[in-house]
Amino acid sequence: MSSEVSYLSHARYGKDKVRVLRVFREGNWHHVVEYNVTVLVEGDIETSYTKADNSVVVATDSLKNITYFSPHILIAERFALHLGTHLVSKYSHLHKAFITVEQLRWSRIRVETGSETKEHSHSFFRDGDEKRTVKVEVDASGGKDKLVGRVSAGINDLLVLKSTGSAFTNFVRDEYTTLVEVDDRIFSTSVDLSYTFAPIDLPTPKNEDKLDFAIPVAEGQEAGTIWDTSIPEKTRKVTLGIFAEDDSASVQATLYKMATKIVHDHAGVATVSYALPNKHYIPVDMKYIGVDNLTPCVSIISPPSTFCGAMECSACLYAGPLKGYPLRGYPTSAF
Ligand SMILES: O=c1[nH]c(=O)c2[nH]c(=O)[nH]c2[nH]1
Repeated sequence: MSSEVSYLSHARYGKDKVRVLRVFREGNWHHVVEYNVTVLVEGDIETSYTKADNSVVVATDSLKNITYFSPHILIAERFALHLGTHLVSKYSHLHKAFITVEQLRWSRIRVETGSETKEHSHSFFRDGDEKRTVKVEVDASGGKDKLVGRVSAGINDLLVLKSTGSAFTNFVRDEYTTLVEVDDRIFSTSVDLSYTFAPIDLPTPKNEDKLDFAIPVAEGQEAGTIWDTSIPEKTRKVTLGIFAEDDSASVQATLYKMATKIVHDHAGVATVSYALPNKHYIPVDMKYIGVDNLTPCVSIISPPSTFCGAMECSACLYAGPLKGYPLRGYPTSAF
C-alpha cells in the first residue's frame, strides 16, 4: 500500500467508436462490413498519468490508424485477435489489448427483375438496430511469446415481441407487491446475448513489423469453436426460435432454455449470458368507459390461449369484427 493519500491503482486507455466500413469486391458482387471498434491497451503506462510522461503513450489516433490498417475484417473474431496481437507484439511496454467490435446489420436489398426478385449486387439496407458483438482480450502478461486470447461474442439490441404465450404467476406476494398475476401477457424484450470460448494460445509474430502471423483458423472451420462462422447465425436462430415457441412461465425460465441449448449445441462455447430486460406493455383498464377488457375469456385454456368469441363472454364481447380475437390486453400503455 502506498504511503501517498492517493495513488494510481490501474490504468487502461484507448480509442472508442472507431468506425470502419470495408467493401469487398468479388467482381461486380460486393460485400460490405461496418464495425464500431473500441481499442484499449494496458501496460507500463503509469507514468503518463503520474508524471505527465507521454513517451509511453501510443497516441489514440495511432490506435485508430492501426485499427483501419488491420486485415481479416470479414470475421470479427479474427479481426479483433489480429489487431490485439499486433498491438501487444509491436509495443514492448503494452501487455494487454482489449478489442470490442460491434458489427452493424447491412442486409442486401432485393429488387424486382421481371417476374422475380433478386438480391442486389451492391445495395444494402440497415436491417434494424441489432448488432453482432465480439470482445477480445489479447494477454501478453505471461510473455510476448506466450500470448493468450480470450474471446466472447454475441448479439446486442435484438428487439422482439410476442402477443401471447407468456405468463407470470406465483411470484412473491407481500406488502410491496402491486403486480397482478397474468396467465397471458405481451412479452417484449431487447435481447443481449454473450457467449465465451475457452482461452486460446495465439501465435507470436516473428517478423520485424509484427504483422506476419496466422491466427489459427486457416484449416477449415472447426465446428463449434471460435472459428465456426455459423455460430452467430445459429445462436441467433436459437434465441428467436425459443422466444417464439416457448410457453413462457417467466423471462428467467425462457432465457435459461435459450442458454442451455446454446451450450448443448456448441462444444466450444464455455459460458452463455443473456440480458432480457422486460419491455412492459401493461393493459389499460377500460372499465371506466364501459369496456371490460381485463376479464379472461371464459373458455381460456392455459396458453396458448383459445378464445370463445361469444357475445356473452365479456372478454370477447368487444372484439367486433375480429371475433375470436378479444380486446383483452388492449389497448396498452407502453413504456
Ligand atoms: O418474467 C418475469 N420475471 C420477473 O422477474 C418479473 N418481474 C416483473 O415485475 N415482471 C416479471 N416478469
